[in-house]
Amino acid sequence: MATRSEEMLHMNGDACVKPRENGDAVNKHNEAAARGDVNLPGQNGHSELPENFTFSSEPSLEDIRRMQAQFTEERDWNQFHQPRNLLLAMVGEVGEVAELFQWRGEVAEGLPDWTESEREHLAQELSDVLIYLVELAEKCHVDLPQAVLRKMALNRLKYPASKVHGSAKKYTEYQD
Ligand SMILES: Nc1ccn([C@H]2C[C@H](O)[C@@H](COP(=O)(O)OP(=O)(O)OP(=O)(O)O)O2)c(=O)n1
Repeated sequence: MATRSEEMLHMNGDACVKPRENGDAVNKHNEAAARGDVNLPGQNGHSELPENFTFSSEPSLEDIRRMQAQFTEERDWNQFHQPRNLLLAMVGEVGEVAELFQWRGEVAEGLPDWTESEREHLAQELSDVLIYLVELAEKCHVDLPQAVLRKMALNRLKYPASKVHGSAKKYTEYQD
């Protein structure tokens, strides 16, 4: 049985070429989702209380890498997507995320005071950052999921819970 991300990976350009099963329903859903007419379960986490929030398990970072590689290839955009350009594009998108938060003061977890349209805008800008980050890592031959595991192990060594519990100090500020 095809997983959701496998179905997404069968999307070619702007239309789903051949969903593996339940074709009409999947096609209708894809078309409605593209128009923004459907509210996907758990979209933007709004249907969940903040303390219950989790991500969907798919797509994986490798799924995202493959989808973006296909998107870029279909448009002959690899000629523009060198590491430096991808970095600048990613930083630009980070700026767009920052713009959504600027002048609002502190914002509570789950963004309870934001409208649905503001949440969707944030979801889109965060996705732009992730898409460029994944492609930047690909073009630099960094295996991002494995690199994250290594970095988190290092973080645990640098910041032992027993030592830093409840403190936000940088590791260089500790004496021993
Ligand atoms: N040369 C490009 C242009 C776009 N994209 C993809 C990756 C991003 O997910 C998204 C970025 O598109 P835009 O540059 O149009 O930026 P926004 O979607 O943020 O639009 P806007 O700047 O109007 O908010 O499209 C890409 O891969 N390569």
